Formats: sequence, structure tokens, C-alpha cells
Amino acid sequence: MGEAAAFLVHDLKEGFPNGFGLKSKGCETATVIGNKTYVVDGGCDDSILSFRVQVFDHSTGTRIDPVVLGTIPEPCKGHSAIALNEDRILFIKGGSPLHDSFWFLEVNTPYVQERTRSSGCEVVAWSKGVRGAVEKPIVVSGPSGVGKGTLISMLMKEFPSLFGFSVSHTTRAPRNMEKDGLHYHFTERNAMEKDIKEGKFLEFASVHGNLYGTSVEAVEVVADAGKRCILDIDVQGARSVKAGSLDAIFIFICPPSMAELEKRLRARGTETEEQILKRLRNAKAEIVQGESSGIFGHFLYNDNLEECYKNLKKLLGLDGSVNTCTKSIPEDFDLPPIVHSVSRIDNKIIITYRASDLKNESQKMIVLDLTSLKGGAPGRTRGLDVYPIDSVSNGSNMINQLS
Ligand SMILES: Nc1nc2c(ncn2[C@@H]2O[C@H](COP(=O)(O)OP(=O)(O)O)[C@@H](O)[C@H]2O)c(=O)[nH]1
Ligand SMILES: Nc1ncnc2c1ncn2[C@@H]1O[C@H](COP(=O)(O)OP(=O)(O)O)[C@@H](O)[C@H]1O
Repeated sequence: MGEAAAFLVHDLKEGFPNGFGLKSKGCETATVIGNKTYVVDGGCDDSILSFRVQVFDHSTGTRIDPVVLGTIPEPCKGHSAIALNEDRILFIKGGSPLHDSFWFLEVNTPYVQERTRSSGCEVVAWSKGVRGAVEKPIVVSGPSGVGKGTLISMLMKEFPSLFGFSVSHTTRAPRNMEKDGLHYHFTERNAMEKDIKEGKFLEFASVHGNLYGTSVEAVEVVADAGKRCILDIDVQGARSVKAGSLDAIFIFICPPSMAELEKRLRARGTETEEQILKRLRNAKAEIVQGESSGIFGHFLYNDNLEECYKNLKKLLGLDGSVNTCTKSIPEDFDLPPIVHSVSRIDNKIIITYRASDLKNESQKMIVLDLTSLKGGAPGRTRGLDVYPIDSVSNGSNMINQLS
């Protein structure tokens, strides 16, 4: 077991002994990856850690304030950090609740590389670690009126604890029954364009004359609730998501005919005649693109609604053909306090700390299993497995607990 070495930021001047950075007690951590050192702010023992990131480039001898994407972790009083796979750093926040304890700073993942290329700046991205086997997000596309919303509502109603809807932003006006924050975040074009420029959107597109987009936060909120995210977006948006790093499955819903599509749009009664005609014109192009673009791995024909819903559930493994149960995860164990140490064995991070009650002081250990990590920035890093192990047990027993 190789214990990660601890060192202070002022050691920067002297250079670093190895690729691990670790420091608790409210000071900075400094983590070396390649020829760069990533310093995350701390301060003295009483100050609150702000999670400001600075990069020291050893090849040029310069200090860089990078563009920081993603939701920045809430302040805390101490953390540790450990480099993983040369492309991200794991942060462990001491004294924080379980859902907020583990964060990744991506420094060289495909997403960060792409954003670095497109912005010409040094980019890093935060992504929160989410426990459990939350499945890949689901992207649903198809022409207006085909039944996407209806099918998604049926799924959310039958499986409220499994699925969460990604609430998009749009500049279009709300329909009668639509609620701000529930169906869409209804917004002004200027405000949305500003947020897009600031990198807050995973994707966006102009659809039927209005701007629509999925914010990174919309997807993160669902992952934080431990649910599988459903995105109802157009083909352009699906193309952007596919080209990006959100690891998703892509479903295209097809109408039985253009005549039936028109009938449904008219029967819904939510659009003006002009808007209906525009949507029908766009539908043809959207169906051609959907079928020929190679974006979509699954096509469902929404002729008979019940039949189509059954096929959707089958595709998502909800018809009993696939075991969707996840193993139960213990919730009631102590979390690492501000002072702890971190080491690594293969894909497992071992967090060690001392705990005392009135009578005894003992050493405790928590294992963070990274084997099943999925996703990452933009959005959350899913599939963390966290569990306590009994560190007073004998050696072979401990190895069993780790394997
Ligand atoms: N790219 C993108 N498309 C979206 C988003 N939200 C909704 N859309 C798409 O915009 C189109 C119009 O949506 P809407 O105005 O609600 O009409 P509807 O599809 O007829 O119910 C649909 O194809 C949606 O899938 C988004 O966040 N991004
Ligand atoms: N299989 C179906 N057969 C008949 N009507 C349908 C079917 N699926 C959906 N609808 C109806 O068609 C209209 C458009 O469906 P909606 O879910 O709003 O489409 P979308 O979200 O793709 O724009 C709604 O009035 C809905 O009740």
C-alpha cells in the first residue's frame, strides 16, 4: 500500500517529490500531473476552503488562473487530493455529508481537451462523485407532436424514483399548463446567450425559431438525486451531446405517418396555425436527419401509444428482462473528518482516520471503489462505491474486504 506523500504549497519552489498531492488541515493541496501542478486553495486552519484552482506550468515557469467549468464544490475546512489516471484529481472533503464528500477536478479528460481547444485557454472542470449505479442518461428526440413528452411523462409517473427530467431552458413562451422550472426554465434570449457564452450549457439549438438548451446544472440536479436523467431535445442538440462527453443512450421516436403527426399536433391545440405549419415542415427534415445521422442507437414507432411505451420500457430494461436492482449501499457509517490520510491500491482509494469516543481511540478506514466510474464533466461522475472496512481485523480479512 503506497501512502500518498503530503507537502505544502510553498514546496512548489523546491519542486515535487512525486505525482501525488495530499494535504489536510485546511491548507492547499498541490497535485502534480505531467508538467503541471494543480493547487486548490485553502488557508489557515480556521479559514474555509474556497476551492479556487491555480495551475503552475513547470515547462514555462508560469502560473495560470484556468477557466473553471462545472459546479464548484461548496467550501469546507479541509480536504485531500489524489491524482487519478493522469487526467483528473479526486478531492475528498473532510467533515462533509456523504453526498458532498467526493469531487473530481478534470484536467485532461476529452471534455476538458475539447474545451481547451475551442477556448484557447487553460480549462479545468469540476464533477461531483455520485454513489451507486445510476444508469446512463437517456436522450429522446423526434419531431414535434410525435409523443416524446407523453412517453416521458408515462415513464416518470410509473418510475418516479428511477427517472428525473432534465428541465431545459427555452426562449419560447409558456403554454397554458406549463410551469416555469418544471416543464422548462422560460428565459430571455439575452440571459440565455450570456449563460451559453459562460459555458453553462451542455448543448443548445435554435428550434422552430426559438432557442432551447440543456444546462449542465439541469443534468446534475437529476444525478444528485440518484436518478437517471431523461433529456427531451431536438436532433441538433442530440448531435452536440453525442459529440460531447455525456455518456448517454439515444432514442428517436418516429410517427406512423405525416398525416397522423399533423392530426396529433392539431389535436394538442397548443400552437397557432403558423406554428403548426412550421413544425410540420421541420418534422420532415428532422425525421431524415434522425434516421440517417448515425446519432440514434434506437428507433421506436409511436403508432399505438401503449405498444410504444411497452417497447420503451423493454429497451430500458424495465420489463423484468434485465435485473435493474442495484446492490444495497450502507448509509450509516462515519465519514472522513478534516484530518485523514489517503492511499491507493489499484482502483480503490483507502481513506484512513482516527476516531475517538469517551473510552477509546481507534483507526477507521473507508474504501472508495472507483472500478465502476461512469460519466464525468459535464455532469456528475456516477458509480462511486463507498463503504467502511474494519481496520482492526487481521490482514487476510482486510484483503477480503478490499477485494
Ligand atoms: N436542443 C434542444 N432541444 C430542445 C430542448 N428542449 C426541448 N427541445 C426540443 O425543442 C423542440 C420543441 O419543443 P417544444 O416547444 O416543447 O414543442 P414540442 O416538442 O412540440 O412539445 C422539441 O423537438 C424538443 O425536443 C433543449 O434543451 N435542447
Ligand atoms: N400513440 C399516440 N396516439 C395518439 N395520440 C398520441 C400518441 N402519442 C401521443 N399522442 C398525443 O399527441 C399529442 C402530442 O404528443 P406530445 O407528447 O405532446 O408530443 P411531443 O412531446 O413529441 O411534441 C398529445 O396530444 C398526445 O396526447
